[in-house]
Amino acid sequence: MTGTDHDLARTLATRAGELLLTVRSRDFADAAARKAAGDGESHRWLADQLGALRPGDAVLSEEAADDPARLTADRVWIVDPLDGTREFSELERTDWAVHVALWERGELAAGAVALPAEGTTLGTSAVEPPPARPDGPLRLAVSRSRPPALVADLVAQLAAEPVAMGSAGVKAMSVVRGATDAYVHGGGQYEWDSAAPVAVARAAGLHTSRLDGSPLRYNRPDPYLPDLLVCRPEFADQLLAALAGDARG
Ligand SMILES: Nc1ncnc2c1ncn2[C@@H]1O[C@H](COP(=O)(O)O)[C@@H](OP(=O)(O)O)[C@H]1O
Ligand SMILES: [Mg+2]
Repeated sequence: MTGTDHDLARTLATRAGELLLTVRSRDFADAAARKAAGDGESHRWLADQLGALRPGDAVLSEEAADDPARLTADRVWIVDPLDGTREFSELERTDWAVHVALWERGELAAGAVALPAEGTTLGTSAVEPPPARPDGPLRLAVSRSRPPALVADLVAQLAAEPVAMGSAGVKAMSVVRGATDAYVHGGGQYEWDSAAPVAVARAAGLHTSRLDGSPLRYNRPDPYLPDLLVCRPEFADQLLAALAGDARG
């Protein structure tokens, strides 16, 4: 596995996703055991691959202790080995993902989001802007298990349509693929939940920011990154204005 960082992100996310499909099909005592196996086995495979293929780079993963070496590294892979862990454990669901991103000297440089249950990976190596949207209300991708109150306010304010689904990567990719117009999240998240989705969304020409419009920053000492907006660029001003009104109210 050689090639560009874009290619590597895509290949690693895709192959970790294939591994997760085999893990998921095994018998487990309960959902918690299936989730733990998915998180752990995908993480170990990704960490081994990155260690072998990019030995000089640091790694920030949801499933490993934070290594402070990343704070002085030029290149850091930010990975969520299994995003949408809850949905992974519900065997009929397809809304879970693998996130692999590369941060390089201050910015996201490459990324890929695998959607293994759909057999698809979207990556910065080749991603199209979303197709033309149909007429109708603004469609907002929102967490199915932890919908933030601010999204309910936005739905009321903008007469928008909430579309519930699991996984930050799946929600961001729904905007990239044109199934929704925006992904709005608040109330808690970490860098690995959004790094790869944001890299891919940017490559597709979408708006990405914090809910107050400020830039999303990665490889910070504290990886807590609690909110984000990913949307079609033509809706960014309207959504940010509505969100600012919501914060005042
Ligand atoms: N309030 C919160 N605090 C911390 N993490 C959150 C969160 N809301 C969502 N997340 C994380 O964001 C990802 C997508 O969540 P959701 O499907 O609810 O939108 C999940 O990642 P994991 O599945 O990797 O744990 C979840 O843990
Ligand atoms: Mg996650």
